[in-house]
Amino acid sequence: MMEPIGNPDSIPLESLESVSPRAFELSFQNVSYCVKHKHDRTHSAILKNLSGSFRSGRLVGIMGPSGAGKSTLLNVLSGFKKSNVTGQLMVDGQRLSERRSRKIISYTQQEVCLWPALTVEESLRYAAEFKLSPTIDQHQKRARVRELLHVLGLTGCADTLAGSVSGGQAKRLSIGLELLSDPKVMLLDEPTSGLDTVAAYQVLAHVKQLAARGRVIVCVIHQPNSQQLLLIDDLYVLAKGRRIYSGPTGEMVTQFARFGLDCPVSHNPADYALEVASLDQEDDRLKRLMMEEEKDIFDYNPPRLMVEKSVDGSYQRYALSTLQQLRVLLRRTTSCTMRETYQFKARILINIAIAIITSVAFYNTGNNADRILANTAVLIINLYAIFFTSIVSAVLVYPRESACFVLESKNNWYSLRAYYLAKIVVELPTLILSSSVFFLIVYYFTAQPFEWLRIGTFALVCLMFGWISQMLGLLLGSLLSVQNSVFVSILIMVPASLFSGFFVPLRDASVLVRPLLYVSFVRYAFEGAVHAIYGFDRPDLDCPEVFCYFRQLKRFLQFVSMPDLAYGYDLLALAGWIVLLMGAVYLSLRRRIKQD
Ligand SMILES: Nc1ncnc2c1ncn2[C@@H]1O[C@H](COP(=O)(O)OP(=O)(O)OP(=O)(O)O)[C@@H](O)[C@H]1O
Repeated sequence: MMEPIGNPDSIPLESLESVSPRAFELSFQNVSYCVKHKHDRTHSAILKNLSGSFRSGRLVGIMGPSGAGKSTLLNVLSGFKKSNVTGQLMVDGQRLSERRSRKIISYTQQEVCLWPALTVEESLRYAAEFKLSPTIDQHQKRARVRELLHVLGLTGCADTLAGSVSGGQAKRLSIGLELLSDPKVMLLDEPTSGLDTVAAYQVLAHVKQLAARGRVIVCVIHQPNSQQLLLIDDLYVLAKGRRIYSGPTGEMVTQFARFGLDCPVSHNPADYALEVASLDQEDDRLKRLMMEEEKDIFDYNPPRLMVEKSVDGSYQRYALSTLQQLRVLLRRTTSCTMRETYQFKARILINIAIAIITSVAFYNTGNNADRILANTAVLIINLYAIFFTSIVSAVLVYPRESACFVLESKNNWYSLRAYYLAKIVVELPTLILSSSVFFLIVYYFTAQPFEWLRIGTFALVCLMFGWISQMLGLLLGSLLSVQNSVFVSILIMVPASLFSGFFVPLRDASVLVRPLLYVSFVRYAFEGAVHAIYGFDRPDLDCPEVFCYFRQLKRFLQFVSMPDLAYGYDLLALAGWIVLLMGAVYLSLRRRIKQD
């Protein structure tokens, strides 16, 4: 059941205010956006030469039938969509730079992106930490969070996990997260969807108050009822990517009537606007209406009211320094990891289960010269277990997490650098713990030599290999959907395993396969593991039979084409892969922030 929403009239808005009440105007001119269809290489125009201006202090509603281009327009104005976009975005007639537009414009998308392991209140608190100046003390930050909880009607579910709240509550929470930073321009994509009419009215009323205090607030709104419509100062109506009305709400019906589109007295003007926007594009009245709107667009001359600086004030993008961002990110990620223990526990349990099965199958093979090939298989199984548990947990979780990161980063919560550092710091202990559990069990029960040098060198190879797998998982998770990442990880691992040097040793490899062996990170990990166990002048193995060819380990190392002194090179190659993949993850996240 929807809980009662706080009365916006009673909200002490002053404390949420910091913007200058000086008026400004956000305008856009000749904005077009087209998409390229990959299958037939044709283009479709989604937004067609749109212009308009939104004044501070007014609540603007963007309306239009489904598919008219409302969300696309917000994506373009927010800078979330950049490619194939033409046109200009201006504040007070001055072009906005990308950096400045990010600073002053916040965008709340239709899909909410929340951290499911944090409670509603914690989500707002972390947002306050990221977005409010560090000079504001904790007491004030908490007071703001409480105000917002009240404003958005979330007090009753303040302690509920964000992953468990209703759709409407999640929507309100995501608006609250952006409201905290007090942006000068707020673009809200369907802020009332998922709310009942009373709650929708109250949210709009609140948003209107925020606008009245000197902001531009633009909401995509589907079908406002007549009461909600009274709250909207200006309407911008779209039909198939073209503007059919832009101006005060109260004048829309008169404008339509001038073109023979008379709104019946009993009709809600918003419903009628949708009817008009849904008319056949060949309808003569609609054509004339559009021509009239577009005539205005071409005559449009943005007024030069004030310089841009009066709106922007400061160009600092983030409220916190990188170090401060890192600290908050670490706290948040640690809280989430400690609560979302299912994935971690599953990873540890799977490692233990595979370790026990492997130990039973290869019990005591470690010092037996007759079973040296079986023992070598233990080493490769060890690597596969680390690979699959690391990569699968990354690809399952990361697409969702990276989507939240992209949204928060685009809305200036923190920098990629801080996020990336925090991610690495948090991932490492998980990796060390889960990999160690596996290799210690297997190492002990398969009777590998109990020498610190060998344990250390073997552990180092396992960890470096685990880190490569983890980075590969993050890379796939940041580029692809969960489904595709799983398929692609299998596609990578099968050939990488084939060319590990175990199934096809270097000496038997054909000219075609040889280059693959040189680049396969599995081969370097396998080779490093073999050296850790059998290298470093290990004495001869036990031989339970009359004769064991591989009793002398030099013979075995020659047989598997592994020169004795190669451990250092193996580490170097693994380190190279780590650097490469870490760079690739960083670039892929950067690309995602920059792309649409
Ligand atoms: N990347 C894209 N590739 C192909 N078509 C696209 C792309 N982005 C948007 N479109 C198309 O552009 C049109 C406008 O989409 P948009 O999401 O802006 O509509 P909308 O008015 O917000 O609709 P709704 O109210 O249903 O959310 C739709 O027909 C959509 O299919």
